[in-house]
Amino acid sequence: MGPDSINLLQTSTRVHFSGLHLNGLEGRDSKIGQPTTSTENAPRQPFIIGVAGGASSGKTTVCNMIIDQLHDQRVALVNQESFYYDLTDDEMSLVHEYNFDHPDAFDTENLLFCLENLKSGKVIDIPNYDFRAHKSILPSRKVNPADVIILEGILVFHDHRLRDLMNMKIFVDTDADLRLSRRIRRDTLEKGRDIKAVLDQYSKFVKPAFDDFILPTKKYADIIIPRGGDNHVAIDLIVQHIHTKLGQHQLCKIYPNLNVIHSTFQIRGMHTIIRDAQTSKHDFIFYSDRLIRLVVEQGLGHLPFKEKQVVTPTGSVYTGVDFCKRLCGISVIRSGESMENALRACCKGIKIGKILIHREGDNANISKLA
Ligand SMILES: Nc1ncnc2c1ncn2[C@@H]1O[C@H](COP(=O)(O)OP(=O)(O)O)[C@@H](O)[C@H]1O
Ligand SMILES: Nc1ccn([C@@H]2O[C@H](COP(=O)(O)O)[C@@H](O)[C@H]2O)c(=O)n1
Repeated sequence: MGPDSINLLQTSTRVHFSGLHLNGLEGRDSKIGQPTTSTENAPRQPFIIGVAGGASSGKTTVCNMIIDQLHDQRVALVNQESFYYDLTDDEMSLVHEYNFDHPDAFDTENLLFCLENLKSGKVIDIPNYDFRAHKSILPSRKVNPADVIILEGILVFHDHRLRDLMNMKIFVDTDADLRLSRRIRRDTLEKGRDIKAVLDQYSKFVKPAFDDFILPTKKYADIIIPRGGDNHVAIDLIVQHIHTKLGQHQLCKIYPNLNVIHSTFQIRGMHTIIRDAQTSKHDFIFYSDRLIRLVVEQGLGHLPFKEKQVVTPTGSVYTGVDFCKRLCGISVIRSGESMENALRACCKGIKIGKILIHREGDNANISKLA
């Protein structure tokens, strides 16, 4: 762990305070929200999160909790286990001798190829790995580009090329006895394996590989989560951090006084409708008006106000604010006057002036007529 770590958790082996470490994260995700050429149409770089940890440490559980809390973001989950090499017939006949916990068991080149494509906004096909057959089966899984990509697996920090793609690295740190008991339960109940085979595999391959390959990658983590999915504080903080990074809109980097309205499913839904070539004129106007109303409400929220006390019907004093007086709106003629209705609806009795901006002749002189 670097000297610039922010320690927020307590475990037995390190000096932490409450549940997670942020290892110099702040300055590193510079790829996110960075202006490229310009603005709206420039594809936003996805925020890539790596989640590593021992088998059955709770990686998938943590990922699902993060995804649940990132409800208004597009998230793609990629499992390293989808990239296991298929076993040959010879390997299949000696499956109990096969080390599924060694870095060479994974097709890392294909994983890198897929991740890079996903990062650059392409739809990818991910193999569909069958743990019973020990090979991929058809059909493969299509994964669409997303704002957040989560790569989860026991050895996702092993290859530096994968690590270099990640904006945030999380290590799920769960006691070995808990990992083993969960594994026994999962492999016997869900994968139909017998307990002796599970224990043999554990002592022969799983435990040594954890010590030799997985645990040594813990040092690359920005965040170490003890107790996995039970650690709600850590997950809340991670989600907050991702929201902050994603909220840094491209345009805000260029215009620091620009306020971008926080996106919700409602807002994205309305944008989808007004962008759809099939949308009727009536619906276009209806949903544009709703969006404009949000912009007007948001804009009004930035106007000055002063404190005001009122007496409520029950006789108590409520300290609130008074909207600023003497507001007027200026409507730019020929822009469709599209914001006038929303402004009138939000500000009772507001006076609205008109301004016409027009060009005289070909010499591009602009006159304003009010
Ligand atoms: N905090 C938890 N409490 C109880 N069971 C859990 C917890 N986290 C995970 N599990 C269970 O342990 C097993 C392995 O968890 P999972 O999240 O799939 O781990 P991994 O992805 O690291 O293998 C699953 O059956 C899961 O339901
Ligand atoms: N055919 C296979 C492939 C992998 N394993 C085991 O899965 C573990 C990794 O998956 P997690 O979801 O637990 O991270 C790993 O320990 C492999 O031993 C397997 O048993 N069979």
